[in-house]
Amino acid sequence: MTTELKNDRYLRALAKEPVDRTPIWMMRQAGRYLPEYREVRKEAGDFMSLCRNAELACEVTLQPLRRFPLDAAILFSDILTIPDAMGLGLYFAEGEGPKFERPLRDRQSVEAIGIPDPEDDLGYVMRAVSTIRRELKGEVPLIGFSGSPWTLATYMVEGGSSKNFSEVKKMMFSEPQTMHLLLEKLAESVTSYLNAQIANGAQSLMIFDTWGGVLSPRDYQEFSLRYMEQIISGLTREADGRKVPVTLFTKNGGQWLEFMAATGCDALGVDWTTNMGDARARVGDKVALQGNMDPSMLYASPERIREEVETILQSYGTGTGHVFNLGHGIHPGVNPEHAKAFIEAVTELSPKYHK
Ligand SMILES: Cc1c2[nH]c(c1CCC(=O)O)Cc1[nH]c(c(CCC(=O)O)c1C)Cc1[nH]c(c(CCC(=O)O)c1C)Cc1[nH]c(c(C)c1CCC(=O)O)C2
Repeated sequence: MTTELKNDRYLRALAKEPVDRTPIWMMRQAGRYLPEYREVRKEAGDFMSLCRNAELACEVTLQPLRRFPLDAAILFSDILTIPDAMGLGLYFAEGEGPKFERPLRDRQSVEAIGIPDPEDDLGYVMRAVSTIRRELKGEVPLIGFSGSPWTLATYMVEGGSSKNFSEVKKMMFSEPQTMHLLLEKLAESVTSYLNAQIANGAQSLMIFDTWGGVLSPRDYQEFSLRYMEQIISGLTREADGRKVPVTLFTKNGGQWLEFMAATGCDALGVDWTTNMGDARARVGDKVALQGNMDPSMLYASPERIREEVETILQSYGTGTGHVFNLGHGIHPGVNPEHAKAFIEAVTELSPKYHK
């Protein structure tokens, strides 16, 4: 396995080491906005078949890197692989997003689920990780990922995506011990899953807490943050003689950055509802920051996108510790030329902030 990286700007920025320009990657950079992705997806059939095929998962991971000068690759998979391996029966209904055949609604069903073995039950993810790492040939680092226990629990109890989270909150408030049992099992599963991704070649990790921001401040600490902290303390933090940085992203978590920074993570993902400069002032030298352009800005003209990139660079200010990204995943309807304009704006405008 190649351990020497040709481009380590992303890892350097996360370690707060000097860089020549701000590194960039995009959440959901492999996906439906790319015609070449839609082509492979059609060939694979459904989305999970694509995830289960290491060669095709590798192919779609590399697609955005062939088009754009990105500084990191992210494993092509999904956060819902763990609940699927727990036996909930994941499927994707066309145009409706993820669904589970057997959602968890009571103590009994939570007690019945086990901890998946990452090399066996989730072996297809590990094969994708090692295939991608090999095929990257040391060009850029590979990011592995998982959902946070709370975010996974929302899908598992709701049975899919949700608008008001009434089922999962019903369990949280009426049977808190059942919810904690579920979160405990998920934290254990996520820890071994992420450690297996590192063992198979992931060089950096991201934890997606997409739905932590729907909780009250107190419940966020008790039901989401605490379990992410537990995961971080159980992770292998070095591979190939290099630190494996962990980025924590709670969407709509701007008000909790100080608490998030105290979990032992290396970086925080920030969405566009928080000002980058304010975020930096609040976390100080504790962690690096990733973000934070509104993904919908990619519907604007390339000129307007460029202007927004400059605003965000200026807001973060000079020096290292910033990884440019969108504040959430790129939308399927975005014109790839606009994504290109966005990435080029970051590569062209950022060097002056690193002199
Ligand atoms: C909440 C969540 C999920 N999955 C994920 C999250 C956390 C990040 C976030 O908040 O967006 C994480 C995820 N999902 C996917 C990746 C791949 C890596 C990347 O390029 O970033 C990553 C990192 C591929 C995907 N995961 C999914 C797709 C679309 C599948 C398709 O091709 O039809 C992709 C490319 C499916 C998925 N998976 C999930 C949903 C809600 C959906 C449907 C949304 C949609 O249809 O756009 C759950």
